[in-house]
Amino acid sequence: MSNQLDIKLTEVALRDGSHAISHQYTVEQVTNITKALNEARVPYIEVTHGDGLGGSSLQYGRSLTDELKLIEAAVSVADFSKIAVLLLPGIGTIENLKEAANLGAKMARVATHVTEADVSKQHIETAKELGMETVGFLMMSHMVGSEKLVEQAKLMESYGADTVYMVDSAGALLPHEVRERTRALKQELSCHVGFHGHNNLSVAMGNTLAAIEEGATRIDGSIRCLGAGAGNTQTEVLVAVLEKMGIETGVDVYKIMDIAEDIVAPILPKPQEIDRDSLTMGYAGVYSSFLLHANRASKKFGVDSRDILMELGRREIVGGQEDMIIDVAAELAGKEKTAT
Ligand SMILES: CC[C@H](O)CC(=O)C(=O)O
Ligand SMILES: [Mn+2]
Repeated sequence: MSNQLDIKLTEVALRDGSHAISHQYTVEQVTNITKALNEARVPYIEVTHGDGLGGSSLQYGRSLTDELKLIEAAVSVADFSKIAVLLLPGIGTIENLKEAANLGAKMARVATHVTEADVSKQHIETAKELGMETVGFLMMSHMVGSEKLVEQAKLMESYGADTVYMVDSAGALLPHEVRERTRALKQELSCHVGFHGHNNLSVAMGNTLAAIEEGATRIDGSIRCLGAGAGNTQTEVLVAVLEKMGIETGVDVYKIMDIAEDIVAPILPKPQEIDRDSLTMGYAGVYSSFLLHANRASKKFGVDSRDILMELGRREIVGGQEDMIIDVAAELAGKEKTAT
């Protein structure tokens, strides 16, 4: 494969990883990690509450630190890397987006459920007007086939998105499915195609390589797998693998390994691994960010978290319906009580 692929990586640990640490990032952590990623020449670093701008709430989990302070801190130490923010219309507002742009965020990633791209129009258009690079982020992409995915991606492209991502939020896609969907997106879109994976079924790396082989050039990773569920495609591993394949990312391999080992690993509450709950998420097709919510509900109601996750998957519960996790756990607990 040619090394002239123009692959650009986005590091998402300071946003997607926020789910894994219950949104407890401090200014010091964000400053240290961003500074180091900037030195390693990572092109984009996403910094926001796990559920995007405005996500700090009872429903999604309160941030320890105001995300605007985290964005400001990241911008202040990044003279190479561009700071990206995530926005889910309905959670974050146009006002939130303007605040982030004023602080120096250069990329807006507008995320919708895979069948609801139409709600991203106003936000993508505003981000363009603010002079930001724009990404349309189609979450839970495993829930539709290529045809629907292409239809929704085209909408985002028509609103002005510079890139449209296939987002495997549940880590449920398999390499042949990623390959087929990416091929369809590349055939039908003129903008860049991106891929964001989760490692719940241990295939995030395989999925990412399949996407790249089919022409995806905007790729997400989380350093030390610091992302929701079992984490994302592991950034430092991806950089090394791509270098072995002769594909340039511009990221310094030794530096990114050192950040993972010396700066990120020490802040993890526990090592990121595929345990039975994250595996169940990939197996059942459940949003990775539901992991800690489901763990808490399992403890509170005394129900196996796998039963909760399997039921959420059966009901096709999507982002924004976090309250259903409690509902389902309470219902299952009630059934168990009746049965005994
Ligand atoms: C809740 C937003 C979500 O974490 C975005 C994302 O990274 C995904 O869907 O994988
Ligand atoms: Mn994610």
